[in-house]
Amino acid sequence: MATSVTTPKLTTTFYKRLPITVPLSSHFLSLQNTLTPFSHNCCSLLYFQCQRRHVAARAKSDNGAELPSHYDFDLFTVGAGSGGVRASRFAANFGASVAICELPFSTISSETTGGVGGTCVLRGCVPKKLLVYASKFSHEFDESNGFGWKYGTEPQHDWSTLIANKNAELQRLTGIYKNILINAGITLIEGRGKIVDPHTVDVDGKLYSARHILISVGGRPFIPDIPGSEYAIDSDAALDLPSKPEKIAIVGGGYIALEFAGIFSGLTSEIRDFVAERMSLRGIEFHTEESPQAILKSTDGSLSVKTNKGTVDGFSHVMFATGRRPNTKNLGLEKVGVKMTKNGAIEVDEYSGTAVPSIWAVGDVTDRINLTPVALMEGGALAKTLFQAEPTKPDYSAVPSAVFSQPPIGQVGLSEEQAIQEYGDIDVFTANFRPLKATLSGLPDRIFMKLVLCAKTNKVLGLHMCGEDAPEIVQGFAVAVKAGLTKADFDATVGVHPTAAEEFVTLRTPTRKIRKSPPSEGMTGPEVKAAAGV
Ligand SMILES: Cc1cc2nc3c(=O)[nH]c(=O)nc-3n(C[C@H](O)[C@H](O)[C@H](O)COP(=O)(O)OP(=O)(O)OC[C@H]3O[C@@H](n4cnc5c(N)ncnc54)[C@H](O)[C@@H]3O)c2cc1C
Ligand SMILES: NC(=O)c1ccc[n+]([C@@H]2O[C@H](COP(=O)([O-])OP(=O)(O)OC[C@H]3O[C@@H](n4cnc5c(N)ncnc54)[C@H](O)[C@@H]3O)[C@@H](O)[C@H]2O)c1
Repeated sequence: MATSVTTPKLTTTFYKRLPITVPLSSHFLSLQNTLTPFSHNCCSLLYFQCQRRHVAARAKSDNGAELPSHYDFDLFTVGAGSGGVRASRFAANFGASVAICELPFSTISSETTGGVGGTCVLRGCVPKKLLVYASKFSHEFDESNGFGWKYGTEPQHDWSTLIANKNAELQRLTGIYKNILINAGITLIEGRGKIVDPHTVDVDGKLYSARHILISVGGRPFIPDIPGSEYAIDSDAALDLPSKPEKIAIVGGGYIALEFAGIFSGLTSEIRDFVAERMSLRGIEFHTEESPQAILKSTDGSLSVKTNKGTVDGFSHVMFATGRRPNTKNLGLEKVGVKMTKNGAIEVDEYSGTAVPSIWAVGDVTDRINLTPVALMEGGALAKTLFQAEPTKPDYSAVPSAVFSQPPIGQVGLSEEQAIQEYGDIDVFTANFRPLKATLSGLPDRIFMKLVLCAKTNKVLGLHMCGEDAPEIVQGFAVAVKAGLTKADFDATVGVHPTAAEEFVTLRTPTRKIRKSPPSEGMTGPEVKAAAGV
């Protein structure tokens, strides 16, 4: 059902931005300076735009009159998650007429359910972080004893209050997202979109034509097809369980497994993780190289997990966090010629263009970096490319990220291994310390930090942290890493005291120097050993 139908008129200012109509305007010249591949030659920009139809949605006749568009919309977006909403809103702001379709709301996603806001808002970042907040209290209660706090009774947690409050917040947020779209003059259509031809989308039997179509349908959790997989839950269900799991098996060792292990551990569920990699986090037992082969249900309703190493009994829940798959099934993409990877992700060029010139794709459905801020960047860049005559590539350098495990992990830039690969000679500074809070809490908490530098230029290539507040701290330092600052810039920065973050500007001695080139004269002892890879 359409909740708003508005087609904003394109303004004169908008037309002035088009290089095709005003190629030598000062605006165009300034644009040229920001476009890497086209910086020196406006002809290549024009050629590029003609090839990929990157020119804005409506054309202008030779005498300057607006030519009527024979499409219903300049842009039709399928999927109102992070990427789709951002691209649509920016496109509408640039003067395009935009429609967006989205499945009806549900906390659990399916072929027929979704909701405006998408995964991040309804089944990802936001509800996950709310549950992380809920679960962190148990550690904070433990910490508080050393600071003099005493509790008459053991604090109790009420799962149903948490889930009800979380769901009320999701309703509020999906409403806000709808309003954002409607207030931007975008036509919001509830239903499942399917591509009919390069310029037509079918939403539950009704056809809409558009000059450009954007596919931003995201992805859904993937549970391997093993016997008993119908007893397993995924992250959608784990965020909306009717009761707290007593004992939960978590399969996987990626973002979601680590975050949910922290959530359920903090909320005092018993956790058992089945994971391929070796790892250890506070209070959580991780088992290595154990991949479930079957899930069995006993007569008492409890679940057993059969692995390559034996069978573990007595679970109330088994959660799979084994990755996600793009939502490209039954979307009509193959029929119109959109190319896909064997994983089902849409193949796109650097401007998010698919193999079909009028069809574009952003976000998780393209399986580039599957994070909300990246989907937002891709959506914003596409809107500029299509409707502001400003071909814009998303920039994937120094994308920061965090795992909201407990303790959390944050990183930006290159890992040590990537830096060696790319730069050869690197210096690594580390700090591993007991935070001030732990001195009174008496808990065994630690903080670990790492800076990876290019040995030749002193530039900070990577910054990593595991410990309290790592995501907040890394977000701040990400600006410095993105800007290409050096260790000298870090050293010249005064710290904020007493904080953990100040360690990043007071690291004095390298922990190791890794050299691919022969060791230089003057290098001694451990440095030479590190340089030789000993
Ligand atoms: C548990 C979890 C936690 C996460 N935590 C974080 C985090 O902390 N930080 C972070 O950066 N990222 C996080 N992510 C990843 C983040 O949620 C995604 O990268 C982001 O939502 C991708 O946005 P998108 O627009 O590509 O897709 P989505 O947000 O998935 O939006 C796609 C939308 O398309 C709709 N749709 C699908 N098919 C159709 C159709 N045929 N017709 C109409 N509509 C359709 C869907 O219903 C959905 O609303 C998390 C993900 C999960 C699962
Ligand atoms: N904080 C964040 O930014 C955040 C949080 C959650 C999710 N995400 C995004 O969502 C994506 C999906 O998350 P995810 O954790 O599901 O995927 P993931 O790709 O991060 O991790 C999947 C894990 O499952 C393991 N695995 C796969 N098959 C297995 C099997 N049969 N048995 C045992 N282990 C198996 C893999 O080895 C891997 O450790 C992430 O890659 C990320 O892009 C981001």
